[in-house]
Amino acid sequence: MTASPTPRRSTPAASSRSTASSCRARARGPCVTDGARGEGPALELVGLVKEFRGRRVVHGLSLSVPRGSLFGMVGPNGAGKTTTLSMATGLLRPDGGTARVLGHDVWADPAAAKAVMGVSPDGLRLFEQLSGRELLHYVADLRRMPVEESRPRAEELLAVLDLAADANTVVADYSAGMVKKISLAAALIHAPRLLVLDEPFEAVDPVSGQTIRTILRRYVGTGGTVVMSSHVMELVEGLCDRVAVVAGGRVLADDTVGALTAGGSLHERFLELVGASEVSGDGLTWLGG
Ligand SMILES: Nc1ncnc2c1ncn2[C@@H]1O[C@H](COP(=O)(O)OP(=O)(O)OP(=O)(O)O)[C@@H](O)[C@H]1O
Repeated sequence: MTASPTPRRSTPAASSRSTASSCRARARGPCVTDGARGEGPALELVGLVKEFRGRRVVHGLSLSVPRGSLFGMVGPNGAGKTTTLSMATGLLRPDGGTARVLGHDVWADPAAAKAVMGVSPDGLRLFEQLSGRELLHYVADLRRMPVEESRPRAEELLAVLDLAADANTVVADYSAGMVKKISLAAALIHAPRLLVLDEPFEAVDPVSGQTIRTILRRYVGTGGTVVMSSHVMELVEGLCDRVAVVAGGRVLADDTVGALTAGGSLHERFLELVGASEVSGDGLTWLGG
């Protein structure tokens, strides 16, 4: 989200100010503004299509993410997860279909949609000559958050995500896991109502991973919605309440974790749906066997 256009004054800033006192009164950590109110899904994708150089990689993909859910998206390499999440969050223009965030059309009304979501995309370059602390201040200023609100939130996020000691280090010198964490902090600082995270646990150490799980559960518990992609089936099974399996740019399954895994694990169900490829007995003999 760091590179997205500055939202209108009347959206994020106004909502931040109007809810500031209730946010301060709430438990430490990000507060979710107005998250539980309203009707309809938090994220609704209808018939999304994407082609790269004439090759279709997303084929009329539709998904509906209920408000207040922790929604996992899993799929093999090249399934179209990042492409779909990029179209869903205004980072990549679809060739067909629509994406709506809490009722706002992402492409027809991007400012309204972006005001209520936080995004940690995979591979998007951050402003890496800024320090971690400066990056959070910059993102908050872009969103026109009041300084007296954003600065303490930045410090709290840096502390909770174990980045305080590196707060003055430029992001270019961060490790891969630290980049993931500062990107998550930048997505959270304005207390969005929908969080879209592309592989948020990739390269993150186990202690920080546990912290992120706690943050996400608490965020959902206060009315927020999370959509996250991951390759770690055990993580998705333990953390998410709904999951979509995507392959070849299509949704193969979309259900509660309980219904999808009934009688087995998500790992097994995933292999059944996607089809496990095996190295035949004759393969790679040059590798020693
Ligand atoms: N900018 C691009 N130009 C051309 N092809 C692209 C581009 N971005 C993605 N693709 C192709 O689109 C398909 C879907 O890619 P995508 O990155 O969405 O998959 P993914 O499910 O996120 O994969 P992974 O799990 O490996 O991250 C792949 O075949 C990929 O090669």
